[in-house]
Amino acid sequence: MRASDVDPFAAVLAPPEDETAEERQSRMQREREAKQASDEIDEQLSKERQLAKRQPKPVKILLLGQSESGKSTTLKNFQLMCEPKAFRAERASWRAIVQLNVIRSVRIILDALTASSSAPESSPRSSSSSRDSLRLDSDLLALRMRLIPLLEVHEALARRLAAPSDAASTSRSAGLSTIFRRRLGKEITVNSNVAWKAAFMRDGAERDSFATDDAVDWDDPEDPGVMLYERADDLRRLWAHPTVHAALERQGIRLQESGGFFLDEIDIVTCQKYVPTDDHILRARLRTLGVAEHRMRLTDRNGNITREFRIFDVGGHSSLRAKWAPYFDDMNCIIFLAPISAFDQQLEEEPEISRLADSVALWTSIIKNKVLQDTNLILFLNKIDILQAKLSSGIRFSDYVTSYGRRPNDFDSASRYMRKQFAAILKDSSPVPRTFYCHLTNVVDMKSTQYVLVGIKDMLMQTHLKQSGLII
Ligand SMILES: Nc1nc2c(ncn2[C@@H]2O[C@H](COP(=O)(O)OP(=O)(O)OP(=O)(O)O)[C@@H](O)[C@H]2O)c(=O)[nH]1
Ligand SMILES: [Mg+2]
Repeated sequence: MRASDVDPFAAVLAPPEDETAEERQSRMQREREAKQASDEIDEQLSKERQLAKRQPKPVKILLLGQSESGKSTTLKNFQLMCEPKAFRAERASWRAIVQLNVIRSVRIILDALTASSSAPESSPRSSSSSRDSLRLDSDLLALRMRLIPLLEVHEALARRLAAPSDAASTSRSAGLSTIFRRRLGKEITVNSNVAWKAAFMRDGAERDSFATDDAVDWDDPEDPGVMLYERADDLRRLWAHPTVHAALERQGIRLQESGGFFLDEIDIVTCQKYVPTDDHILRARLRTLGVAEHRMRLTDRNGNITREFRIFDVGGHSSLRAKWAPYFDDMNCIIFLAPISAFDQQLEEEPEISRLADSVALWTSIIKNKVLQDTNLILFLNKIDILQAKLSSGIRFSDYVTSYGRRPNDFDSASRYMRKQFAAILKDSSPVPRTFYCHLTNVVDMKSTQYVLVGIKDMLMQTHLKQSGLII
């Protein structure tokens, strides 16, 4: 029995039995050429592998902190700093989020009106004169009727966020993870920062186009811009109505301090050809689900050395924190955000826990974590603008932080106190001695934030170069 009779490949691949000398020569030539091409590919791959090994490792930054602490906003500042053109090309998508934010504020107001007009006040902090149900005058009732359809638009926009058209998602974001929409505390959430953006960009629009008008599909029948434009006057009147403010106060809602508040700029955000400014994009609120990795190239102060930076933005909601730990390995730096203006608030997801206490507990657990002991830790005591406004409005810090005692109820004193407390925790709880890097920040203020981020970038590049042995 011949070998080719039992080997199925040999039978197929064997040269024909009646092959002439000429045919044999030509076949062997083809085989030599094919082998040479294959060897060249192998060599190229090997060279690329060697090169990748010699490339400096990327600098990795992890953004941590509770929900609404400002992590995604800090990431937006990084993007503005190093890829402003690409950032601005996404304005069309952020326009949709601002619109969602406006409608969300309307929903909160309508809910507060309903609650206050039907049920007696239950908040212990309300004044006794406001215990009766609020009476909604005919003007307010009419406004409510006219604004209710906006809530349906909210649902439509949310659906679109959840499932961008197949065409958009395949052409612009192939390979990206699926989007999820979850209602965490009634907020719209996505877990990918690119696929949802594609859902609001006009088909065929250049992603790196600077002209935002190009990217917005002004003829889109589902665009809520027309409805918002037509109801601009109603929105203005709603926000100016004293009963609305009374209702919000009764419910303990300070809308102006929450993320995505645009009612003070209703004329701008409802204008016919509205596109958000950088400032509006920074203030737009979209809750993060899961962990998103963003890559960018940053150059040192002298413009000589460029490094790849990878920034990881996580969701801060309590139910999402279990997803953080796998990212702790091999991180160069953690920027921890503590929103210090939240001293008088409770966690939305766990109303019995104070937001400040939660930030302190999180900070302590990050410091104690041995896996992170060699990671640079940078603390942002964030939302100082809101802290300042709160203290000036008479809200007493010592009512919520009793250890503050009789110190003055002003911004300098309260922020200094918190800085000292966070520093003391680092000193007491860190497994190894560490430097305390801390900034008082307002990350919706682009200018001051860029200043802080440039300092962090330079520091990380220096440390990175030292670790790579490139400088002494
Ligand atoms: N006024 C003011 N608003 C801020 C500041 N930092 C963040 N915000 C706003 O607060 C809201 C929440 O900020 P995000 O950056 O989305 O918070 P996050 O930490 O990413 O929240 P999650 O994604 O839920 O974990 C956004 O609307 C921001 O624009 C600040 O320093 N001052
Ligand atoms: Mg976020």
